[in-house]
Amino acid sequence: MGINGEGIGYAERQVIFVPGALPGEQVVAEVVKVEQRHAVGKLIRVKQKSKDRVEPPCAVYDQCGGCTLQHMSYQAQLEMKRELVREPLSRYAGLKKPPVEPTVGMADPWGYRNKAQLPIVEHKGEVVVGLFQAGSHQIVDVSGCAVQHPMTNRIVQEVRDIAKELGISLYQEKVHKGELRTVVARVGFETGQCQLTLVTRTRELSRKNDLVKRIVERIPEITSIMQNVNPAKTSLIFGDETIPLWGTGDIQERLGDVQFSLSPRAFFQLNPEQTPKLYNLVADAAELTGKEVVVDAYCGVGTIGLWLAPKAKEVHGMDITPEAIADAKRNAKMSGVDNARFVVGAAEKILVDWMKQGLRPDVVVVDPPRTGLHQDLIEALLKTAPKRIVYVSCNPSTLGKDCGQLGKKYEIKKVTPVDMFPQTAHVECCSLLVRKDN
Ligand SMILES: C[S@@+](CC[C@H](N)C(=O)[O-])C[C@H]1O[C@@H](n2cnc3c(N)ncnc32)[C@H](O)[C@@H]1O
Repeated sequence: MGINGEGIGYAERQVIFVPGALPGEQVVAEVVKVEQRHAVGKLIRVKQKSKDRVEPPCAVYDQCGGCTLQHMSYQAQLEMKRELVREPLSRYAGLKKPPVEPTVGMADPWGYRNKAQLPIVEHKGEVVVGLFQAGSHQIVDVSGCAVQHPMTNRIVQEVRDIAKELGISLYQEKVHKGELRTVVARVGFETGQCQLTLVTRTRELSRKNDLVKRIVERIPEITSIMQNVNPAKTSLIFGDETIPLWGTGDIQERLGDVQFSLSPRAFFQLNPEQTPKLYNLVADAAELTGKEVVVDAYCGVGTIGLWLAPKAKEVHGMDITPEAIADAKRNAKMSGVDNARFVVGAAEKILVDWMKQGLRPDVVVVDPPRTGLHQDLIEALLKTAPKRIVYVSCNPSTLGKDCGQLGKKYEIKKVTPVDMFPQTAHVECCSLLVRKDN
C-alpha cells in the first residue's frame, strides 16, 4: 500500500498505484496517468477480492476523498499503518528491523473527529457544505460524515440550512466574490461545549445578526460563535483577524486531568479518545522522576508539556503561533501547573537561544508539522544532546529522514503508531530516541 492508502501493484511489469485496491487483490483498472516511474490507475472492478475487503458504510465514500481506507477492515488498517511507519525507518534511518510496535487502535473507529472545517458553496441552486472531490472542483456534501462527531455534523447542517433560508452571500472561488467561505465547527468531547467559526472573505457579513440568532436558537449547545476574516485568494482556511460574534471566545475541553481553553485557530489534536493514549506513550518514553528539565518543542496549546509537568522539574514549551501560546499559558493556569513556561517563536531559534542561556534539557519532546524538524533544530538537538528525545510525528516519511540524522548520536529504541485517524491512511506515532553514550 502507498502512503495515501492506494494499492500498489504491477501491470505488465509497470508499477501502478490504484486507489481502492488492496494487497493480494487482482483488479481491473484504467490507466489515467503515466509518470516516469509509475502509473496511476482508476479502479474499475475487483476480480479477486482480499479477505480484508469490507463494504464502506459511507454513502459518498467513492466521491468524497476524505477517507481512503473505508474499504479495508479495521484490523488490516492497523497492520498497514504499522508497515507505513516501518518502511521509511528502514529506508532513511537504515534500520534493518525498526522497533515498531503494533498500532494502537480504537474500539469504535467512527465519529472520532472533534472538528469539521468545510467550504460552503452554492451548487446547482443548493447550498452545500462539503469537501472538494479529489483532483477536481466538484463539491461533495459531507454533512453526515461518519468520522465526524455527530455534534459537528449537526452544526454544519444547521448553518447550511440557515444560510439558505437567509440567502447569505456565499464565496465563489473562481471570481473571488461573495462573503461566507468556510464553516468550522468544533466540539469538546468531555465538556460538550461547541464552537462555530464562520470564515468570511469580507468583514461585512450580510444578515449576520439573524444568522447568529437562528444558530443560537437551534443549537442550544453552542457556546462560542466567532467570525474569522480571510480576504485572500488562498487555500488556507483562516485569515489573521478573528471577531467575536456571540458567547465566549474560546471553548473548554479536558483531557485526563488537564483543562484546555481553545481559540478558533489553535491546533488541538482531532481525536480526543486517542490523544491521551498518545500522550501516555510520550510520558512512558520520557521516564520522568520529578527531577528532569523538559522541552516541549512545537507545543501548540501546551498539551504535551502540561501532561508531563506534574512529573517534571520544569517544562519549557515553544510554538510559532501566538494564539496557541496564549492558550497554553491560560491552560497552565487553569490546570494549576506552575512549573511550565511557554514562549512564542520558531523552535529552531528558541532552542538555540535557550541553550546559549544555559538551559540543558534532559528530555526534549518534538511534535512538528508534517514537514518534520527544521534542519537547525536537528543540529541544535545533536549539540545539546539531551538524554532522551521523544519524537511525536504525523508523517512517517519525515520521521524516517529526521531519525536518519539523529541516528548519529541516538538509538531509536521504540516506535509506537497510534491510529488518530481511522479510515484514512494518516498515522501518528510516538518514538523514543535514547542518546547512545547514555
Ligand atoms: C502537530 S502540531 C503539535 C501541537 C501539540 N504538540 C499538540 O499535541 O497539540 C505542530 C505545531 O507546530 C507549530 N509550528 C509550526 N512550525 C513551527 C516552528 N518552526 N517552530 C515552532 N512551532 C511551529 C504549529 O503552530 C503547531 O502548533
